[in-house]
Amino acid sequence: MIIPRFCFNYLNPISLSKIRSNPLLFLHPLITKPRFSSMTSSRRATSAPIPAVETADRPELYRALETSLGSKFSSEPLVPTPRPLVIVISGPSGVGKDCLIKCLTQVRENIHFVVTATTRPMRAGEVNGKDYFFMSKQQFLQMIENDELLEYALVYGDYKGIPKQQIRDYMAKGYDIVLRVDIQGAATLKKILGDSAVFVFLVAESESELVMRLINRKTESKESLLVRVATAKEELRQMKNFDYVVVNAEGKLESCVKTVESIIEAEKAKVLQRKPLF
Ligand SMILES: Nc1ncnc2c1ncn2[C@@H]1O[C@H](COP(=O)(O)OP(=O)(O)OP(=O)(O)O)[C@@H](O)[C@H]1O
Repeated sequence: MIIPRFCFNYLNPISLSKIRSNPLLFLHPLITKPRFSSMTSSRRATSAPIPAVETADRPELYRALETSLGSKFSSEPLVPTPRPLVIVISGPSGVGKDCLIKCLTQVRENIHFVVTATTRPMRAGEVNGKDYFFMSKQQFLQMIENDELLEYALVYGDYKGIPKQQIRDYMAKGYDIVLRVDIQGAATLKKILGDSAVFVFLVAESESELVMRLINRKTESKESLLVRVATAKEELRQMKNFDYVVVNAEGKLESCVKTVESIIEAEKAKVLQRKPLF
């Protein structure tokens, strides 16, 4: 039997060996009583009687408990507000990163998708400043020069980069931050952000489903399709460097969004929170 350390002072006159052979002796008043009377002397303000639980009204019982313990019960939150999170969403081209983030920002409050700066041409239906900041190569190079980008890369012939200021501004307001990057970008961000961010790898349920998604999107030339599909095969090997992997199965975007939301909730419930870099 393991005997709590705090009880050792009160074991006389019943010896430790006797308790070991008969654990019920642990309940003996000579052991338990001094323990509680010691607590009484240091903490109790008065020895006010606690009314019977069955008959007392709740406020009366509450106050009696406070009086007995000699202090008021605090209404302060027991857990501080969780820190804003940085969530990095990555995965092969065409897996559904944009769709996931769009839904996530619709269903969650206080979450900001950092709009990436890019030199690629705008696709049909895209909105400047919402989907991306579309800009010329010259403008982009100026941002690099001014050290305004957290990370940038040349992707399929076009520049893409993450503006730092947006992250600072929204984190200061208490918003969680979502970053969307390709696999190479995620590797770079891992080096910069380390464990301060949560890295989520998005996959389709199969390689063939991923290819079909890209074909159906009808945004790529046959050359671009070939490059993206070939790259995706390589990229899947990088999954091991991420914190979480989430499957975005055909027609199941909603469930994929829920999984990412659960990840966010779990991260916020961690006893040891990630230390923000910003
Ligand atoms: N769960 C899903 N089921 C079926 N189709 C989907 C699903 N999720 C996304 N899609 C479709 O797959 C295509 C690719 O999605 P999306 O553009 O979001 O991918 P992406 O990962 O952001 O691609 P890229 O990296 O090339 O920008 C889109 O046509 C989208 O409508």
